[in-house]
Amino acid sequence: MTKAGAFRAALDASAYSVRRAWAYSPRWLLKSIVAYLVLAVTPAAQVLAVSWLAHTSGGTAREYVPPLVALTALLGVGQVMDQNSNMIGQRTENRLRTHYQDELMRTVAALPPQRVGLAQTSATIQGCRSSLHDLGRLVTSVVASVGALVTAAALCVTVWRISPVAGVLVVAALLPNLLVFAWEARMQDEAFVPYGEWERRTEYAVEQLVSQRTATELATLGSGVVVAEVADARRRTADAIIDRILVLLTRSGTVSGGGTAILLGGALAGVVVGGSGGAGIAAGIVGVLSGVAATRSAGFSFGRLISFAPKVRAYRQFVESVSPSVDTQIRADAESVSARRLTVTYPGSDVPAIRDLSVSAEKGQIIALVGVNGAGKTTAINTILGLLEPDSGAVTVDGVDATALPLAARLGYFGLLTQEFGRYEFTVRDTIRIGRPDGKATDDEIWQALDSAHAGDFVRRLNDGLDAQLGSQFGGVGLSGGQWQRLALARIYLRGAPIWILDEPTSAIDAEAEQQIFAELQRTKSDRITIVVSHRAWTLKGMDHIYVLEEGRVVEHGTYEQLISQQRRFAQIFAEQVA
Ligand SMILES: Nc1ncnc2c1ncn2[C@@H]1O[C@H](COP(=O)(O)OP(=O)(O)OP(=O)(O)O)[C@@H](O)[C@H]1O
Repeated sequence: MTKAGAFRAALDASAYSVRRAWAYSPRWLLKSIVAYLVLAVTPAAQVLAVSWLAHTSGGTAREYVPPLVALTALLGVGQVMDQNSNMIGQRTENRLRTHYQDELMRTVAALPPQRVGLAQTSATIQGCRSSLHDLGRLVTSVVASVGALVTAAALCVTVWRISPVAGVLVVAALLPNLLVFAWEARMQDEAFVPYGEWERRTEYAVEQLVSQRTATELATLGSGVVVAEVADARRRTADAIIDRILVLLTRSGTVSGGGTAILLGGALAGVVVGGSGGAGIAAGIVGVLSGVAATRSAGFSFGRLISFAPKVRAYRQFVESVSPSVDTQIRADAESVSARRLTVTYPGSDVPAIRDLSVSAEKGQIIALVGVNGAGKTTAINTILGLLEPDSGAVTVDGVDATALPLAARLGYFGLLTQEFGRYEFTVRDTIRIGRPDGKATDDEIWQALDSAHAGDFVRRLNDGLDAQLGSQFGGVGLSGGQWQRLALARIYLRGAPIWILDEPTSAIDAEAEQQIFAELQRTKSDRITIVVSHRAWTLKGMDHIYVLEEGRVVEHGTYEQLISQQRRFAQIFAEQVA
C-alpha cells in the first residue's frame, strides 16, 4: 500500500469506527468527544494565559491575580481532563470491543457449513479475534487524533501571534510522525496475515495440550513435550514476524523523533528571535513545549489509526462476506429423499470420490449405506445435505430439486449425527438444546430426547440433572465416549427433523445399549426417513434397504437377507461378523 493508500485506508477505517460507535453507543461517543476537545484546547488557552500573566509582570495584585487564577484553573482542567478522557475512552473502548466480539461470534455462527473449517476461514477468524482490542480502541484514537489536530491548530494560531515561523513549525512538527507511521502501517499490513496464521497454528498446538481429550492422551504417552515444542516453534515463527516489525518501528521512531526535534527547535528559535519581548518569548516557549506533547500524542493516535486500518478492513470484509444468518427452520415433514446419479470430485483430485451414485428412501424407512473405509459414504451424505456440490446428478426432496432451496432451508430437512460429534462441555440442558436452531426446548422435551437416546438414566444420576456441568475441565462431570455419543443422538431426537442421517451413531456405545438404541430407532421410524451408516452387521438386519458402496459406486443393494444370500461384496465385507 502506498502512503496515500495508507492514509485513505485510515480515513475509511476512522469513518467506519465513528459510524459504528455512533450507532451502538452515541452517549459514550459524545462523552469522549467533549472530554478530548476540552483537553485539546487547553494548551492554547495556557499559552494565552501565560502571555497575559507575563504582561502583568511587575504590576499590582489586581493585575496579576486574574491571569494567575486563570492559568492555575487551566492547569487543573488539563490534569482532570487528562485523567477523565482516559477513563471515558477506556470505558468506550470496552463497550465497543464487547460489541465487535459479539458481532464476530454471530458472524462465525452464520458461516455456511462449506466455509467452516477452511484454512483461510480459520486464519481470518483468528486474525479478527486478535484485532478486537484494536477495533475497540479505534474510535477513541479517531477522537484523540482530531483532538491533537485541534491542539496543533490552536497552538499554531496562538504561537503565530508571537512568531509566524514558529507557528508554522509547531504544526510542521506533526509531519515526520505522520509520514513514518504511514510507512509503518504498510509494514504491519503485510505482516498481519502471516502473523495471524502462525498465531492460529500456535493456538491449535496449545489447545491440544490443554483440551481434556488430547491432553489425557499426551499425558499417557508422556509426549506432551513434543507438542509443547511444536507450539514453541510456531510461537517463535510468529514472534519473528513481529520482531522484524518492531526493529523497523524502533528505527523509524528514531528518525521521526529526530525530525520532530529539529522542527520544534526551529520553532523555539523563531520564538526567541521573533518573540516580542520577554512576555512573547515566555508564551512562545510554553506553546512550543506544549507542541512537543501534542506532536507525540498526534503521532501516537494517527499511528494507531493507520496501523489499525488493515485490521478494520480485514474485519469488515469478513463480517460483510457472511450474509446474516437465515434462521434454519426445521421442516415439519418429508415424504422422500433421493440422490440420482451423483458424481463428486474433490478439488485438487482427478478421481471422483463417488460416481453415478443413486440412493433413495421414503418416509418410514431406515436405509443404510455400507462399505469399507474410503468407499464414499461420507461424501454421499455431505452431497445429499448440500455441503458438497456434485459434478453431475441431483438430490431431490419430495421430488423437488434440493439445489432450488437456500442451504439453510435445505438443512432444515435434516438432522445429522456425524462421527465427529461435538462434546460440548456446557450444562446438559445447553448441550442438548443445541439440536434446535432457536435453542428452545422445554425440560420435558429434553428428557424425552435423552430417554430416546438412552442417555436419560445416567443424566438422572447426576446431582444437578439438566443443570449439571459436563466436562471435568470446568469442574463438571466427566463422561465416557459412549455417553457423549448418546447426548449427541439426543440432540437429533430433540431436533425432530424429517430426515435423519446417522453416521455410525453407536460406534462408541456398548452392545447392549446399541441394541436398545437401534430398537428405538426402529420403533419410531414411521415419523421420518432415516439414513444410517453402519459397520456392524447385526444393526443392518432390520434395514429396509442397504446400499453397498465400493470405490464411490453402489455395487449392490437390497435387504440384509437378499445381500447375504447373493454372496457378493456385502457378504464378503461382513463375512467375519455373520460367521
Ligand atoms: N476433503 C477431501 N478432499 C479430497 N478427497 C477426499 C476428501 N474427503 C474424502 N476424500 C476421499 O474421498 C474418498 C471417499 O471418502 P469418504 O470419506 O466419503 O469415505 P467413507 O466411506 O465415508 O470412509 P470412512 O468409512 O472411513 O468414513 C476417499 O478416497 C477419500 O480419500
